[in-house]
Order: sequence, then C-alpha cells, then structure tokens
Amino acid sequence: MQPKRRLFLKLLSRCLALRTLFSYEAAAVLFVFVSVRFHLLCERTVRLFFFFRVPSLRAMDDEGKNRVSVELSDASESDSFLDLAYQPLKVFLRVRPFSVAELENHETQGCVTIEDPQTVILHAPKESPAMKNCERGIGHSVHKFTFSRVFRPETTQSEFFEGSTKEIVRAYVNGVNGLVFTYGVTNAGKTYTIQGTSKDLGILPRSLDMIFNYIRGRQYVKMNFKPYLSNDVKKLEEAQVKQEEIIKAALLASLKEETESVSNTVANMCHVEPTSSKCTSRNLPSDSLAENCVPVDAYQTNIHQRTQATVWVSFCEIYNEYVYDLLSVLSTLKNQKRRVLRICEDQGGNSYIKDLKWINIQSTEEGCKILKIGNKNRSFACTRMNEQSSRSHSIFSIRLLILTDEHQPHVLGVSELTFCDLAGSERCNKTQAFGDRLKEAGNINNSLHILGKCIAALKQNQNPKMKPSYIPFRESKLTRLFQPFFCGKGKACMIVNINQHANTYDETLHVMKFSAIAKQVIQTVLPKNLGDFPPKLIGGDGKPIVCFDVNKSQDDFPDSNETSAEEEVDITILSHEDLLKTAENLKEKLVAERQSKLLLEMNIRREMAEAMFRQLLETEEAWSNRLEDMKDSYEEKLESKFEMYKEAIKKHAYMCAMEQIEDHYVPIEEFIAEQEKVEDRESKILQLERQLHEQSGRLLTLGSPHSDIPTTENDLTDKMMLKANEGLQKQCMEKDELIKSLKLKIQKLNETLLEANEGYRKMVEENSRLKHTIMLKDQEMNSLQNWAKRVLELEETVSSLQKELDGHKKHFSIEDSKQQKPRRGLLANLKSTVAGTAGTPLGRGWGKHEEASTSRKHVLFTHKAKE
Ligand SMILES: Nc1ncnc2c1ncn2[C@@H]1O[C@H](COP(=O)(O)OP(=O)(O)OP(=O)(O)O)[C@@H](O)[C@H]1O
Repeated sequence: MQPKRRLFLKLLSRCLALRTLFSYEAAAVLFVFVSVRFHLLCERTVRLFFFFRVPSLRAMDDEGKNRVSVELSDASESDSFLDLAYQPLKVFLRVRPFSVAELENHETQGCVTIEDPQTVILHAPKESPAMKNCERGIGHSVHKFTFSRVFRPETTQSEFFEGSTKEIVRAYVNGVNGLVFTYGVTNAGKTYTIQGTSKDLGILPRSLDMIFNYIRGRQYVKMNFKPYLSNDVKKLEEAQVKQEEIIKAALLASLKEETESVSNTVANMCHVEPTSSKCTSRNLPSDSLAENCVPVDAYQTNIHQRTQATVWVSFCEIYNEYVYDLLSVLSTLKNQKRRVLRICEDQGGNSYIKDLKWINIQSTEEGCKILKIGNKNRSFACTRMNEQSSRSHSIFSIRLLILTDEHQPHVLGVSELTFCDLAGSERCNKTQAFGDRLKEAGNINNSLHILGKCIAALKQNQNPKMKPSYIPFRESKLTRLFQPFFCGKGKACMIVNINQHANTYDETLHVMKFSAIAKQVIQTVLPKNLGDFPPKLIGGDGKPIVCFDVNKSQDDFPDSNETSAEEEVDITILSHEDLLKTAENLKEKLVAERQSKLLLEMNIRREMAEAMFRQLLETEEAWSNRLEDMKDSYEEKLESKFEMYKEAIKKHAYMCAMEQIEDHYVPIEEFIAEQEKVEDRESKILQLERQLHEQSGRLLTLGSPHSDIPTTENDLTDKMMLKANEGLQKQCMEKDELIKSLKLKIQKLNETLLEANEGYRKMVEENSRLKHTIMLKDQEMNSLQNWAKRVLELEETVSSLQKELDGHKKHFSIEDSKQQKPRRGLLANLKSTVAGTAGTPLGRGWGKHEEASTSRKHVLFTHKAKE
C-alpha cells in the first residue's frame, strides 16, 4: 500500500472517529476536505460521502441492503477499504422452558407459539390487560414477530451457541469486535443463556473455549502486554508484571474452594490447557462444548507462524447507574464501599472504563473462575419473580492481543468481545419491589428505556424520509459503553429471552416490540483500518512507545484463508542480516513517515481551523444580514403604523369639523336664498366686467396710432371713455361695497338668527315656566273657591241664627214688659243660656261671628279683584 494512500486512510479513520463524536454531516464535510487535500475529490469522494450517508439508508428490507452492497461493489478494486459490512442487527429469540413449579401453577396458557424458525406468535391470555384492551377495541390479542432465528424451549446450550454466537466469535478471532447482549423480562433466562450452569455452560464460557482453541499452540504466556484504555496496549515492566501475577493469584485464591467444581466442568469441555494441543473427545459428554470445538487444525493452517496471542478479561457491572469492578478484591472489613469507576473516552471518541481491572487468562478454566469470582461480587437479589435476580447489567469483556513473535514482540491488533447480561425489565407492582429493590428496578428500567430510545433513534436516522434525530447514547452508562458498537466499531447481536408465563405476558409483549425495532437497525461494521485509531503501545511509564500502523497489522493479521505469497518470499529469501537491515530501514522510514504525517496533520489542523474561522465569519455575515433584514422590516412596520396614526388623526379632524358644521347649521332655504342673491350679484358683476372689458377694448382700438379719426376727436373720445371707465369703476366699487355689505348683512342675519333662536328657546322655557305657575294658581283658585262656598254656607247659618236670636229677643222684651220684676231674673237666665252655649260651636262662633265674616269677606274680595 502506498504511503500516500495509507495516510489518506488514516485521515479517513479520523473522520470516522469524528462521526461518532459529532454528526455524519460534520464527518462528511471533513472528509471532503481531506479528499480535496489529497486531490481525490472525484468518484471516490462521492462514494465515501455516500458511505457517510449509509446510516440514513432505508433500513431493513433486503432490497435496500442489496442496493447498498451493489452500490458499494461498484467501487473500484483499489477501493477495497470501502469493503464495509452492512447488515441488520441480528436478533435471536430464546424461549425458556417451563419449570416444574410453573407447570404446577398452571402458567401454561399457550401464550407463545413458534410458527417457524423465524416467526413466533404471541396470544394474549385471558384476564391479561392486553386481552381486556382488545375486548374494548384497543390493540390486538395476537401478535406476530420475526427474528433472525427463534430457539425453541428444548434447545440445548450448545445448539444455541452454534446458532447464535459462534459467528460473532469467529469474526472476533479474525479481528472484528463483537458485542452480545441479552434482553428480556426478569426470570426469562438471560443469565442462564450467557453463563449457563456449572453443568451446562452458556455462550460466554463456550466462546472462551473457542478462542483458546483458536490460539492454541501460539499462546503468548508472558503478561507483559496488557490492554490499555479502549484500544491500546501497555508494555509492562518486570515489576509491573509481577504485580499483575500477584493480583491474579490473589483473585483466583479467593475462589479456591470452588475451583474443584469449575475444573471438573471445564475438564469436560474441550480441554484447553495452554500446553495441550489436542481435543480429547473421549472425555466429552454428548451435549458438552466439545461439539462446538472448532477443529484446531482448521485454524492453525491459517495462522501466520510469527503471530502469538494473549487473552485478557474484565468483568464489571452497572448498578444503579454506577460502574463497579467485579474483579476488585474487597477487604474483609465490613461496610467497605466499592470503588465507583468512571467512563472516559479516548481520542477516537471510544468509551472505556477507567481503572478497570484486566486479568490475563491462560485457559477457559481460568476464564470461568474469573466469571465465578465476578458473580460473587455481583448484585443479585431474591425477588418475587426470580430467586436470584440480577439487579445490575453485567459486562464481561475479552480482549485478544495479537503479537508478533516472542523475540521482538509487537502488537499487531487488539479485538474485543463483550458479553452483556442486562438486568431484567420488570413491573414494580408485579415484583412488589420496595426500598432498594424499587430503586434498582427504577434504574434498570430507565437504562433499558434509554437503550430503547437509542435503538429507535438509530432506526429513524436510517430512514432518509425522516428527520435525523439525536441518539441519546450519553444519557446512560450502558448506552455510552454500547455506543462504539452501534457506530461501526464491531458486530453486535441481541439475544431476546422470554418465558411463556401468562402473568408476564404484557412485559414480554413490550420486549418483543422493542426487539422488532432493534431488528430493523442496520449495522455498519467498519474494517479495522477504518473504524479505529491503530493500537498504541504504551510504555510502563504511560508514554507511547510506538504507534503501529493498522494497515500493516491488518495485512499481517491472519484473517484470510491464504497467506500472502509475497510475504512468504520476503521471509524465506532474506538472510538474518538482511532482515535486520530491512527492519532498520523500515524503522527509519517509519520515523520519517510519522514526522511527515505529523506535519501533515498540523497542516490539516491549521487548514481546518482556517475553514472553521471562515465558516464563523460567514455565519457572522449571515447573522448581520439577518439583522439588517429585521431592521428593515421593523422600519417598514413602523412606517405603516405611522401612516395608520396619520389617517386616524385625519379622520378625527374630519369628525370634529362635521360636528362644528352641525353646530353652525343654517336652514337650507335661507342659505339657498342668500346664495341666489350672491349668484345674482356675481352675475351682475360679471356682466359689468364684460362691459368694462368691451369698453376698454374699444378704448384701445380708439387710441391706436392707425386710427383714421382725427386726434382732437380722439382726445374727446378718450376723455369720454375715461369718464365712462371711471364711472364704471365707481359702479364696480359700489357693487363690491354692496356685495361686502350684503355679505356682512348675511353674517349679521345669521347672527341675528342665532340670537333669535336663543331668544326663542328662552321664551319657550319662560312659557313653560309660566304655564306651570298658572297651573299652580288654578289649583289655588279652586281651593279658595271651595273655601268661599263654605264661608257662604256658614254665613247663611249665622244669619238664620241671627234671625232666631232676634225672635228670641223680641219674645223676651214682651215678656219683660209684662213682668217688670222678674226682668232681672229673666235676663240673667238668658245670659246664663247664652253663656251655656259659649262652649258649643254655635256659642263660640257667636262671639267672633262679626269679626270672622268681615275678614272672610275681605279675602273673597281681594281674590275676586286678583282674578
Ligand atoms: N433454557 C433454559 N432451560 C432450563 N432452565 C432455564 C432456561 N432458561 C432459564 N432457566 C432457568 O430459569 C431461571 C431464571 O433464569 P435466569 O436467572 O437466567 O433469568 P434472568 O432473565 O437472568 O433473570 P433476572 O433478569 O432476574 O436476572 C433459572 O433458574 C434458570 O436456571
């Protein structure tokens, strides 16, 4: 491979790293930039741009998949680095068999039916919420799901391994990273599938066994190369190696008592002692792992003799969103808190767990021991659904370091296989969790929910018709660690575990729906030389020793069935000295190339900075333009508002004027009459003016030098004309005066009219007031007349009484004259009689009669006089 091309690939790998950090678009822009830098902006760049858009391709359907592969296969031979893998995420379903207790509890309601090796049908059991909803017309009672493969309840562990994980392990030993994770409700058999039991091992120990079989006979037994950060290797000093050995011994010692059982089980598998080279089939039970052993020879023929391999493992758990190392030996002191580990990112944006313990293992047996030790530290608890329920997500990672021969060991490649046993999703009301269990369940459900969101977003982003959405990888620890695998770092595979319980039907349905989405996610598995930075070899002091060229590593890595003929020739024809010289030359070249690459990187960085600066300037300009536009639009708005106010003011002025006109209203008849007068006068004035005009015209003609009339006559006529003119002017002035005086008169008349109006209004008011007064007087008069009638009646009564009194007087005077003597007595009697009537009204009226009648008469007369 040419250096320029290699450099180009290296830069491309950086772009891809950027892709995981930022966005596809940013990476694509950078990529085009790099392509331009290398004068490669042509068909290839377009293809690469296409590659960046791949996640946006229509997912799922085989048609789409084929299209991708066809388009990529169009790439020229030289574009082999584009040999990427695009395939839907493999999702396997494993149905757990019923336990004896479950059968006794009549949990079998036929909820799960396996139609064919890809299809499964769920039937909602009676009384389940799903069935109730279905009866109400919401949702369906039957659901059909398809998977990459469905494993029946009777499937053995070995069959399951063969059908699901083996392919990933095979790719792994050939340098492709792998992630296997189980998903399902609690008590569905996730831990059983990954770890198995001591008698029936799960996919993890079986994978370990396959790996050790693969490296058998070329295992690097020293511990001086250790995984470091996400993808690097640390070369340990003697003392550090010793320390590693001590740590490992201490760890294994903690499980001494249980070693026996583990040894026995593993001994039943394909024996994997580092020194042994044969698989002793006579020891194997029929369903043991031996069936899965890849014939060693098949691999050994492919292995380049120079390479060696070493295996390191780590085991951690995410419990309540905290990462704990399960291989940290805790002191026996009670209440000692476990150390929380941090998740960091390397320069390529790949997440790794800082300070996580990596233990070198030399066999499957050791690997199983490590697993067991980790399990002892893992958070399990007895819940209502599962006696030993995992309360955390456990992550077991295996790193395979491929090294050159023992004399001059170099790292050629690092690959990682991760097994993640997710904690089971659960309904807290069903598990009747409270306290710590409830908190755990909340955290478990939350991280699973975020995983679901990430998978849904990945799926959405692959659909070009939909708006790309943010993938919330960073929202949980679990998804942060999964991120590289979903971004091309390796192959991922999902194992969905379900049980057939009727009482967990709804949760199972939810799990199935989730997996249906996951199955639609297209994975982009990048070749090693694209996806990652090459592994760096770090010295014991933590400083890089040498950076290996990933392309060279890839070439040397035995991932193909044929070894390069050229390489073989190189090795055989060269003498030891030549080989040393070549190595020296290569070293020099490497240093020179690295220097030039550094320079190039600096240039690229500078150019990128400039490009970014330019972009910033453009953004600033765009913003200032936008600001200007906004200013203009606001000004326009202000102007229109101003116009509006002006109109409103005009309208208001008009309304005021109309009101004033109404105030100064003159009756139309008067106005017309006055107008007629004015017109009449104006016409007269016009007539006079015309006459004047004619006269002056005549005067002019008369006064012209061409006139035949003699001058004396002309003078006379001039004088006459002047006089006439003066007279006319006088008349005009008089008429003007007259018009003025008439106008004044009209004005005065108007004023008089207004005054008259005012006077009339006042008179009307006075009139109404007087009418009111007259009405009052009338009422008074009536009452007085009534009084007068009453007085007359009383006077009549008085006169009749007077007459009666006179009659009595006469009678008494006759009697008096007859009886002189008793006269005094009779008068006294009369007086006493009169005095007796004084208390009566008649008596009282008697005394005052004269006086009252005169006063009444007086009132009556004055009234009459008034009337
Ligand atoms: N395929 C199987 N064959 C036989 N037994 C099984 C199978 N799968 C699971 N079991 C048994 O079912 C029980 C529950 O399994 P397991 O603990 O693996 O469930 P889980 O999904 O990991 O639960 P949790 O999420 O609560 O940890 C165990 O006793 C296990 O032995």
